[in-house]
Amino acid sequence: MDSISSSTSRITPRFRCFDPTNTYPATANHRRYYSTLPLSGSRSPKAAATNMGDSTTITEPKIVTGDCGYVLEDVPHLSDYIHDLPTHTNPLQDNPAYSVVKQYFVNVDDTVAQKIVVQKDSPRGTHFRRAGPRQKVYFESEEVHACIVTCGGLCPGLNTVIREIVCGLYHMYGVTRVLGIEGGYKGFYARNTVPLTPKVVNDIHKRGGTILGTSRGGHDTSKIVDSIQDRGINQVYIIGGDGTQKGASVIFEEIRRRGLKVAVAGIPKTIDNDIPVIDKSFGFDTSVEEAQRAIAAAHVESESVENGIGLVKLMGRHSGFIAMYATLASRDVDCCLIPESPFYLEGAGGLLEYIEKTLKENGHMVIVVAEGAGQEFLSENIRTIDKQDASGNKQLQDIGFGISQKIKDHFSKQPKMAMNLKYIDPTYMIRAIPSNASDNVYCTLLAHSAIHGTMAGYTGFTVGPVNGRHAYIPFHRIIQKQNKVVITDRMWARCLSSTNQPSFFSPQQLSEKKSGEEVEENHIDY
Ligand SMILES: Nc1ncnc2c1ncn2[C@@H]1O[C@H](COP(=O)(O)OP(=O)(O)OP(=O)(O)O)[C@@H](O)[C@H]1O
Ligand SMILES: O=P(O)(O)OC[C@H]1O[C@](O)(CO)[C@@H](O)[C@@H]1O
Ligand SMILES: [Mg+2]
Repeated sequence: MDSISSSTSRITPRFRCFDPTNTYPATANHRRYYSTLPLSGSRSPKAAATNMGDSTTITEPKIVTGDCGYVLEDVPHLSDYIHDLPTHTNPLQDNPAYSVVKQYFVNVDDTVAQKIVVQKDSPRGTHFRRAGPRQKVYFESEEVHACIVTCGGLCPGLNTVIREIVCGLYHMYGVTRVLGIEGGYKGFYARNTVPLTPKVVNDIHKRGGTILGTSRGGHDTSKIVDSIQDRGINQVYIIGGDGTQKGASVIFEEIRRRGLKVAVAGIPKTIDNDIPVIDKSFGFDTSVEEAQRAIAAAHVESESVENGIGLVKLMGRHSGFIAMYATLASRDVDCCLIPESPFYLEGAGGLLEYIEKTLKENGHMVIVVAEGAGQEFLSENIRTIDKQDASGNKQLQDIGFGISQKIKDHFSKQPKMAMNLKYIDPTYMIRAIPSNASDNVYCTLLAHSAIHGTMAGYTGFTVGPVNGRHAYIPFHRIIQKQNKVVITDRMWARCLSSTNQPSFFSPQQLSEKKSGEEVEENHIDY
């Protein structure tokens, strides 16, 4: 016990992080880095914007280090590039709903640890600035002119986030001017805008989709920032997936380059759960829940006939989270195929052999396949090879249909074993629905955290929960890689154990996989 408490006292924080809303000076005990690469070209706002390609400035990561291996990956602040910005008292302190909260404003030094499973002597590791309201704000209520845009594919909860941004700005900060940008990024320069008030958005969380519409492609940074500037918008809320956050990052860079007092906040959206750092994305739980209905139907169908196979295709381009969680939740699934775990069809240990064995033992089976799995088996279909959507995402072939054909072909060669396959493709049904109760609450927290961040002058961040605590994460961390199922983790092992399927790896491949798998430094195996 003694040794533990003495080592605990060694890691007691003695640092004080830089926070523009912090009145305490930084101690010599920590360092603050923040710089930008040299600007080229004109600083004159519009003129420079037309020359984006030559003069894009990339903001360098803002890293603060402290004792015992503590690292804060901080987010940009408007005061980093606009000096002498006035601050104001946060109106929340006079708000009857919030003033009763004992400690409503977050401590300016609060940060959220990315790694929460630690050993006695391990370094404290990466942290992110904790989300939440600050005592001082950098916008007066009547000064704020906010806009909201939704981009990429649909996801349950989009309308809830829109609603909560509008209502949160209005009720917490007295902001009355909020514009909806219609039809995704291109809507900034090619579509109409719609004024959003608490009355307009009151019931929208009960509907699937996005009342603003969405799109892929059409990200023209200069035109978008021109539109933001021309309309006098000073807070931009951007809801979308990995592509959208990349777009938000370049919008932030261009805004900073033009020296505009405009805060940019990203709200991560993806049913694929492929955004890194955050615990999970909103709408994911709702989609997994909806997927249960398809799996249950596949189970009923397969059970009712001789050698029945129910095959369900679920979304997940590069990440098999929906398929894995839907499988784990259902317990009716005999095989789950995801893009991260290669499989093979023919021969010993292959999928077809496993299907035969399962049918002989149980008389029926359910297979769940993520849309990005097994694409290599379908590559002979040249019609869709290298086709991309408007955002540049590779268009995938229908693995559900393709694998159905392979299974049917296989059993057609075995007249003694009649097989009955039903293919269910609920793809769009699992994302075009309203969010469930817990996703609704999650969306509210995301929206409020984003609002508190922009009001406090932070910019260039994506908001999201890290180990259950909402935090502001710099764009570069969100867009540098995709979140994928780690197949050497316990969760995938749980999935394999629940289905009883083969891992499709030889012992040698498995050991190579274990030693070679690139896992994020702070990755936690659940
Ligand atoms: N590298 C990038 N730079 C600027 N804009 C981008 C970039 N990648 C994508 N975008 C823009 O972001 C928007 C959404 O991208 P995309 O269609 O890939 O969806 P997403 O946000 O990844 O969501 P999801 O894949 O979950 O449906 C599009 O308008 C696209 O033009
Ligand atoms: O058909 P769309 O609208 O381009 O979207 C399909 C893609 O969108 C996603 O749902 C992500 O939003 C992927 O799982 C899927 O591949
Ligand atoms: Mg994407």
